[in-house]
Parts: sequence; structure tokens; C-alpha cells
Amino acid sequence: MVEIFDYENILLLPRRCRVGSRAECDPSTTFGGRKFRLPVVPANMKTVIDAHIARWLAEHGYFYILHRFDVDAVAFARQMRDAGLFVSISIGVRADDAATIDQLAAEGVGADYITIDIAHGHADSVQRMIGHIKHKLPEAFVIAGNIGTPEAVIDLESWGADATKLGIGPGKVCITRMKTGFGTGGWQLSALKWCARVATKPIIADGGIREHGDIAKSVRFGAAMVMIGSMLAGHEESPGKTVEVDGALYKEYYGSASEFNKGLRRNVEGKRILEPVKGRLVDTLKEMEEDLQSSISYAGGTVLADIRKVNYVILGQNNAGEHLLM
Ligand SMILES: NC(=O)C1=CN([C@@H]2O[C@H](COP(=O)(O)OP(=O)(O)OC[C@H]3O[C@@H](n4cnc5c(N)ncnc54)[C@H](OP(=O)(O)O)[C@@H]3O)[C@@H](O)[C@H]2O)C=CC1
Ligand SMILES: Nc1nc2c(ncn2[C@@H]2O[C@H](COP(=O)(O)O)[C@@H](O)[C@H]2O)c(=O)[nH]1
Repeated sequence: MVEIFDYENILLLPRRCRVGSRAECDPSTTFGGRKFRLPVVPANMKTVIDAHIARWLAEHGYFYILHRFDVDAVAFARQMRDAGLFVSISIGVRADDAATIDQLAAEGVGADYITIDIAHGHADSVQRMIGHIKHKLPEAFVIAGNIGTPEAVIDLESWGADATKLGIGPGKVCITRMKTGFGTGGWQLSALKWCARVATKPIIADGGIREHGDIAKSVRFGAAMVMIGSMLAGHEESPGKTVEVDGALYKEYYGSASEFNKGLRRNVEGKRILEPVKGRLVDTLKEMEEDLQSSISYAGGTVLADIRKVNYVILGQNNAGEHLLM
């Protein structure tokens, strides 16, 4: 039987502490052959990341994935190469996306990470695109998604994906589940647990992170990396437009399948919200790092993978612990 739960009704159980200070705990992780300071990647969305933030993240030891909307991925890749930085881009599954791969190969620029990013990633179009990338850029680490079932993980891995990205509908600006009746929204964490059981390659848990502790919960249930949109939008550096309401500053955050991103009202599965401006991105990332170090210490460990060893409880509906299941 599949247990159904989400971030807000899981708590991890502490184990005896093995460190004298949280500073001894190491939240870094290796993903696609590179070491990163955190198992966290900002969502590849237009209001979360741009070329400037991507560059800053790469320079400071963080993973990034540039979005694929109105950007020249080849020009971006060239600039990153000229600066000696790794290249991580997104593409879709249309003919112009295949042409981008051809150009990266023809110019010898390549890419270190390529994320195939479409709404329904368990698709023949994704199989074809993985094949195309592997043929033209065999060294590239291919992330494919989004998916929501173990069957999809098995298929995408067998098609050659080096990692899968999991999450259909848990995002803060997502309306997929309301519009289509499908998805992992509301049970993303147990979908992750379910998919991780069959995965032989890394999974990126994508969407639904509302608290820093949700990163540790994702790691516990099998995520190698955690993709975060709303919590990393709304910073001073964020690309979204700044809006003032009653003297308070907000940044817009909209879905990649919203009319604001697409520029037209067709197959809309995303909305736009305003995120209060919450300071500088560097400070949020630092706080996430400290909180994750603390999570590792509660897990009785010293490295990120130690979080995988802990037990957990599922809290009942009223969140007061009366319906504690173990
Ligand atoms: N994680 C999530 O829950 C979701 C994320 N998104 C994000 O929005 C962005 C746009 O996504 P998307 O619309 O796929 O990108 P595109 O508009 O680039 O579509 C990619 C291709 O897939 C086709 N397609 C899209 N949805 C489906 C579907 N349900 N069944 C069959 N074919 C489909 C499209 O054709 P056509 O348009 O003609 O159908 C198109 O050929 C992406 O960044 C994606 O990650 C979007 C929705 C859900
Ligand atoms: N259903 C939709 N999902 C979307 C859309 N744009 C982005 N996304 C997904 O949301 C996460 C970010 O989630 P958050 O909870 O951290 O804010 C992002 O990585 C995408 O997978 C959309 O238009 N519709």
C-alpha cells in the first residue's frame, strides 16, 4: 500500500548527536560529477533565475539551471565557457530545441547539464530528445521531466536520462491539478518516496517546498537535489518585476505555463502571484545552508546522506499529533 503524505504532515525523528557544533555538518552534495554547496537548485523559471543569477550561483559553488524562455542558450553557454564556468541550460522538445543542441555541438561549446523541461515529461517527445542529445552531446548530463510515477522514472532512465525531475502540480503557481485533475500536488513527498524506490539515478524533487525543513524531508525520501521556485523568487536580485502595494515591495512570480510567460491564453496551467521582497538571495541561501547543517545534526550525522537514515512520523489532519502513525 502507498502511504500518502506531504511535507506538512511529516516530521523526521532525531538521533543521538555526533557533533559538537552544527558547523561540523556538511550539507554539500555531488550531482552529475560536480560538488555543490547545497542540494538546492532555483527553479528554471523566468521570475526566479536569469543569466546574471546563473553566473553568480556557478561562481559561488551552487547548482543552477537556466530557464528556456526567450533566451539564447548558445550565447549563454559561450559566455559561461569564456568565464570558465559550467553550463547548465533547459530545452523543450520542439524542432528549434533540437536545433539548439545541434548548434551547441557544431560550435564545440557543448553543455555540462541539459534539462528537458516539459509539463508531461513521460512522453515519446522526451525519449526522442534524450536520444538526440546523447547522439550530439554524449558528455552532457541529461535531466528529464517532469514526471510523477515510478513507471515514468523507469522509462526515462531506460531512454538514457541521467536524472529525472519529479513533480506535476505541487508548485505554488501551479493550477494543473485544478485544470486537469492530474498530478502529485498534495502528496509530492510520498510520490518522491514511491519513485525513489525504483530509481537507479538521481531524482530532483521539484515544487511544493514551503519551509527550509522541507529540503531535509526531500533528502530523507530520496531526492538528490531539490528545485525551489517561490521561496527563491521575490529577492532583490530576482528577475520578476517589482510591484509596490500599500508601501510594501513585492516581486511578481508567475508559472511557466501561465499567460504571463507564454504571452497568450492557450493551455494555461499556471498563474501569477506577488512574493514579498525578502532581502538578498545570498542571505536566504546562507540560512538554508545553516538550517540544513542543523538538520544533519538532528539526524545524528555529519554529512547530507545521514538524513536518509532517520525514522519519521506521519501527523494526522489536525497537525496536533493525536493521530500519530509510525
Ligand atoms: N511541473 C508542472 O506541474 C508543470 C510545469 N509546467 C512548466 O511549464 C512550462 C511549459 O511546459 P509545456 O507546456 O510542456 O511546454 P511547451 O509549450 O514547450 O510544450 C512542450 C511540448 O509538449 C506538448 N505538450 C505539453 N503538454 C502536453 C500534454 N499534457 N500532453 C501532450 N503533449 C503536451 C506541447 O504541445 P501542445 O502545447 O500543442 O500540447 C509541446 O509540443 C515548462 O517549463 C514546464 O515545466 C507546465 C505545466 C505543469
Ligand atoms: N503546473 C505548473 N507548474 C509550474 C508552472 N511553472 C512552474 N511550475 C513548477 O513549479 C515549480 C516551482 O514550485 P514552487 O512550489 O517551489 O514555487 C517549478 O520548478 C515547476 O516545476 C506552471 O505554469 N504550471
